[in-house]
Amino acid sequence: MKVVKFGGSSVADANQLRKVTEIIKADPERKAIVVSAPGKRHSKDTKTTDLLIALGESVQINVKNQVIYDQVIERFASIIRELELDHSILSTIQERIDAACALIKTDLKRGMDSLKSCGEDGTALMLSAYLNKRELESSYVNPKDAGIFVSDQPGGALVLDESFDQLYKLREREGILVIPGFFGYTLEGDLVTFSRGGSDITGSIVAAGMKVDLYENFTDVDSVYCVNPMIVDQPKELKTLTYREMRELSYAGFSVFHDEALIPAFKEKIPVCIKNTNNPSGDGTMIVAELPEREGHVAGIASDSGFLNLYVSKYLMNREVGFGRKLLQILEEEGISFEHAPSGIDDMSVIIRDHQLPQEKEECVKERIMKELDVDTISIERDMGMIMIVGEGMNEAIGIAGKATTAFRDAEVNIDMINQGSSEVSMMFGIKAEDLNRAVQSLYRAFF
Ligand SMILES: Nc1ncnc2c1ncn2[C@@H]1O[C@H](COP(=O)(O)OP(=O)(O)O)[C@@H](O)[C@H]1O
Ligand SMILES: N[C@@H](CC(=O)OP(=O)(O)O)C(=O)O
Repeated sequence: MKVVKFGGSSVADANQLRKVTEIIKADPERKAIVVSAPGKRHSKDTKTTDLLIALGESVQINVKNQVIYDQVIERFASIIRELELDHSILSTIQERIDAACALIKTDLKRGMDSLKSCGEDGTALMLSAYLNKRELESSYVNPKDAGIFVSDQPGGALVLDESFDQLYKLREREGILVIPGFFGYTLEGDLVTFSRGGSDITGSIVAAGMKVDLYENFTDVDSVYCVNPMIVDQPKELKTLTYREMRELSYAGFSVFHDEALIPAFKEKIPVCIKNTNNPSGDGTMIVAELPEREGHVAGIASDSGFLNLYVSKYLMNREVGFGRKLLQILEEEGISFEHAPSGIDDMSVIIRDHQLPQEKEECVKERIMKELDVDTISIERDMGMIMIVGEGMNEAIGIAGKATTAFRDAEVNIDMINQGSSEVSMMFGIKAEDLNRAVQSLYRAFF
């Protein structure tokens, strides 16, 4: 038995949904289908989820944007028209969108999450209807009915353990089950979404709960590549990766699979296969528990921008018990989460995602650190990028750091910070965001 997730690009229009149907038809083991909201049809297009968010933001300030509203409705209407589905599906989708817009006025967070969920919900309604039309017995299964229970963290829900036993029962249901991705319900019955890209998480939760043999994740690339294909042209394909490697790479910038989606599948040891909806006969990439035989020690190189470095120095910091804790506690009290915190004898850096510490909060945080920790210097450097070199085999390999620093030198990129992950599965480099692509290209040449 398999759980299959189709991403936004795979359900972007009627033609893509036809391909999805052929893929489902080709393998009777494909029992539960998790779908995203219609994604980009071409590079300049806008994802339905982004349209819904923009619509919600306009409702918030009491000027509902009719143009965006019409665009959202037309995304669904065009698919319904082309697939010759019953018009009542469009009415259902529209009613849900209207109800979510109304909820925004009384409860902003719940309303926004409800509105965001309309994209995946609409796709699931349309796909299950189309499968039935093509004589593949199927039903739409709402996440509440499936048993996807989550924490009450709007826009960032986490799955609750209660879900898994419920989900196991889905095995007994007749026909193909079409489940909208990206959201679940609190135990009190409120709809809450996962973080962006969260349909991958739904797929993994359903796969773990149903204890299936394989979780297939269909997207728009033939495989996971060792670097982002937008940065290096036709990079090397990865046939196999471990859960740990994929989690590190996803976290550090491989947007092809959500980093939180690895955990449920990993706990149940369910292999994940990333495949291409536009080329379903390709092998794709397998994500498994055991380290595969591979040439070289590095599996992949991920990169991401949007970081800042909060740097503090204080003479004899090494003698001051609790300095690090106090610094991180100030950040905690200000609601700021951090990514890494490398330290030296008399100084410490805290790497933070830009949006966690907006400009307007900067002075207040600096002042607190100055006053409460009596530091000698404090500075915040924005526009930083991070590069993560990942590979399970790296812990026993000699010379990886040397090879990497040579690649940075060859690209004439200055390294601001180096951090060898404690797991020894990864090595991280902090550089200026503007140098990211040049550095990744040079590292690719050095390692692959
Ligand atoms: N290392 C990588 N390997 C493959 N794709 C990657 C990688 N890094 C980033 N990507 C990007 O991820 C995209 C697929 O993810 P996403 O857009 O979320 O797909 P979906 O619409 O299926 O959810 C690819 O088109 C590719 O540009
Ligand atoms: N539609 C949601 C969830 C998702 O997983 O989408 P996609 O499969 O297109 O990455 C988003 O855009 O965040």
